[in-house]
Amino acid sequence: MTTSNPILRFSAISLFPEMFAAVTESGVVGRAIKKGKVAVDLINPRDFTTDRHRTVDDRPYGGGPGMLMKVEPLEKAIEFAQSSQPDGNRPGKVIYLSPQGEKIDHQMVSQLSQEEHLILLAGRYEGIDERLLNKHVDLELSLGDFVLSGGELAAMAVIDSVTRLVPEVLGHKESAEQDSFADGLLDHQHYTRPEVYDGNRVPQVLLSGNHQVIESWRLQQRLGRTWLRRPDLLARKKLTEQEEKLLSMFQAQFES
Ligand SMILES: NC(=O)c1ccc(NCc2ccccc2N2CCOCC2)nc1
Repeated sequence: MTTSNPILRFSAISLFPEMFAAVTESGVVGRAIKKGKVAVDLINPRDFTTDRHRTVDDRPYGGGPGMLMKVEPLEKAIEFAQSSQPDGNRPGKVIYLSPQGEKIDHQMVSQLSQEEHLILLAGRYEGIDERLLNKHVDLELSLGDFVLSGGELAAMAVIDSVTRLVPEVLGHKESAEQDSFADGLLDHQHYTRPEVYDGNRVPQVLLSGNHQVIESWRLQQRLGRTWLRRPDLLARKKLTEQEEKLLSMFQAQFES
C-alpha cells in the first residue's frame, strides 16, 4: 500500500548525490521507498550556485591546505530542504555527519526514527564554515573515530539504520526488535547448511527442535558474547534473574 505522504523523509544535501543510489535503489531502504513509507530527496549545493563555474568550494581563512564548502550554495540548499516540508509538519532536523560529532548508537538511531524529516548534511573538502553550522545544524553526529573522504557514507548509514526502525518498514516487525543492540546485547552465532562444515558440527541444541531450549541457548550466547567482547554494553544493561543465571553459567564454563 503506498501512502501519499511517507512516514519519514530524508533530505540528503551532497555534492555527490549519485552515491545515494547505493541505499535508494536496493535493500530495505529501496523497498521502503517503493512502498512509499520513506522518501529520500537528493539536494546538490551545486544547483544553487550563481557563477559561471558553479563553484562550490572556497578558500579557508587563516590559510592551510585544502578548501571548505562554499557558504552560499550550501545555505541555499539547506533552506530549500527546510522549505520542501509539507505545511504543518514539524521542521526538519538538520544533521551534520562529522568526525567531531556525537557518537551514534542504537538509542540515537531509535530517536531519529521518530522524526518526520531528517536533513542530512554530507561534508566534503575539509568541512564547513563554523558560523553556518551554528546557524543551521541541530545535531552533529559521528559514525566513529575515523575519517571518511566525505559525509555521504555516514549519511547513508544513518538512512539505512534509521529506516530499519521505522514501524512496518521491515514487514515482520520483530526482526528490527531482534536486531542486536535493540536490547543492548550483541547477536548470537548463526548457522546454516551443511550440518558439518570444515569438520565442525552445528551446535546440537539448534538441531533439537526444542524452541524453548534454543531460545535460551541463543540468549545465553548473546549475554556471553557481550560479556567477552563488549563489557561496556553489559554494564549498561539491567539483567533479569534468568539472564543473570544464564550469564553466570556461561562464565563458569568459560573459566573452567
Ligand atoms: N566519523 C564520521 O562519521 C565521519 C563523517 C564525515 C567524514 N568526512 C567528511 C567530513 C565531514 C565534516 C568535516 C570534515 C570531513 N572530512 C572531509 C574529508 O577530509 C576529512 C574530514 N569522516 C568521518
